[in-house]
Amino acid sequence: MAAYTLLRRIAKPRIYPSQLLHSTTTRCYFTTSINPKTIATPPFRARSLASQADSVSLFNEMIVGNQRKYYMLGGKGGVGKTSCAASLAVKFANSGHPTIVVSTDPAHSLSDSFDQDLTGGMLVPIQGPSSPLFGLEINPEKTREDLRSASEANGGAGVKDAINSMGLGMVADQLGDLKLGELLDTPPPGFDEAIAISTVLQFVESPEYSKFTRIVFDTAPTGHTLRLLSLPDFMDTSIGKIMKLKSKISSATSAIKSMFGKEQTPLVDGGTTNKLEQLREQMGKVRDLFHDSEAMEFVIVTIPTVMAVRESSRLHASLKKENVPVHRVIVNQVLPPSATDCKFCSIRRKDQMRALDMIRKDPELAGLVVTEAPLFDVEIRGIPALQFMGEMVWK
Ligand SMILES: Nc1ncnc2c1ncn2[C@@H]1O[C@H](COP(=O)(O)OP(=O)(O)OP(=O)(O)O)[C@@H](O)[C@H]1O
Repeated sequence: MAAYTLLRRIAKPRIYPSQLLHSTTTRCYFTTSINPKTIATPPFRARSLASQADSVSLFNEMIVGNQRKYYMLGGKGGVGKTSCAASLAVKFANSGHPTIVVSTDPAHSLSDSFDQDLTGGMLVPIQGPSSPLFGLEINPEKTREDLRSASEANGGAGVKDAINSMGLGMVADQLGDLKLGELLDTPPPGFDEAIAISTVLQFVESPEYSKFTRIVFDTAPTGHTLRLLSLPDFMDTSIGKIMKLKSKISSATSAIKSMFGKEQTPLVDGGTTNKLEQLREQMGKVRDLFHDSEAMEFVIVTIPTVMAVRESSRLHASLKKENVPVHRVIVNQVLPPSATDCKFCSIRRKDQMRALDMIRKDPELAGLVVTEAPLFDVEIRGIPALQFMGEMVWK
């Protein structure tokens, strides 16, 4: 049975080629794109545009070893990050690696991709692959809420007013500088994602999760990732400031105590500082992971359009600057050569070929292994479809 027919049966598509691509010349038999014969020939085979390709791992090398490895997939919005991340997770699990796939994109679509409810902030078992596969859509807002409750418990603005009325305006001003509430109300870009990643790093450290050897992250679109990279330093600085002020405030608290001869509510209590210290530590761990070429790889996902290629180039430049290990770029949704007289298809494909050429010549991207993944004529949803996609993308 032709591969596409099989995929059609298992994926129960709700869209058909004629709906997917409108062709003025009609006869757009696009399903041939996933015919096994076509798959075996370029552009569907993973191929390198780079001379260093030989030294860079392809899928077989991604599954070598039982030490834990993290894969982060990122790129422009809508290019197929979730589909690629989910298909990689399925392929890891089918290759014998107990795997966790996590979405840190606030606009989660992992549940839709697996066609299973993965919401709720808990690990959910995903049925189908031969080794355990768990999915998780993280809710970073909850962690932020916990921090906020801890900071509100120490008196917040009420304490500041009280201090001010005692003539200790300077300390009150410094309290304003803490910007803790602001940090939590309007978190810096990347904050939520960093919390999500650090939450995962934390829980997978416990022995019950030691069996999971591959952790795949479906990250938020490029902009968030870039800001996330500079976030740990920002957090270090702002939390560092908070710590310094805390010691000043402690002495002010003692002064008040001696003036009134009674115990005062600490302005920044132990619970908050502990949480902040933990947060700083967690951010440090996220930063360390991003730099650890043994333990992690960032995979750029893009599509063959000028805009997406330019954004991917900027993304790689930033990742390189931060020493984040990147070896490959997945160019998703590549149109196959048209076997018909579909004008739309041939014009579009020509356009895509120009974008692929841009990748070859782009100084940032030229050194990466480039894998082309075809544009399928069905939506990639559910395990069988992800398995199918995985066979095309991860080679
Ligand atoms: N190669 C492909 N062929 C056909 N459809 C695809 C392909 N890759 C992804 N899609 C479809 O494109 C849509 C967007 O894909 P996906 O959610 O994986 O992108 P994303 O980059 O994660 O999006 P976002 O930035 O919104 O999180 C989905 O409907 C998905 O099924």
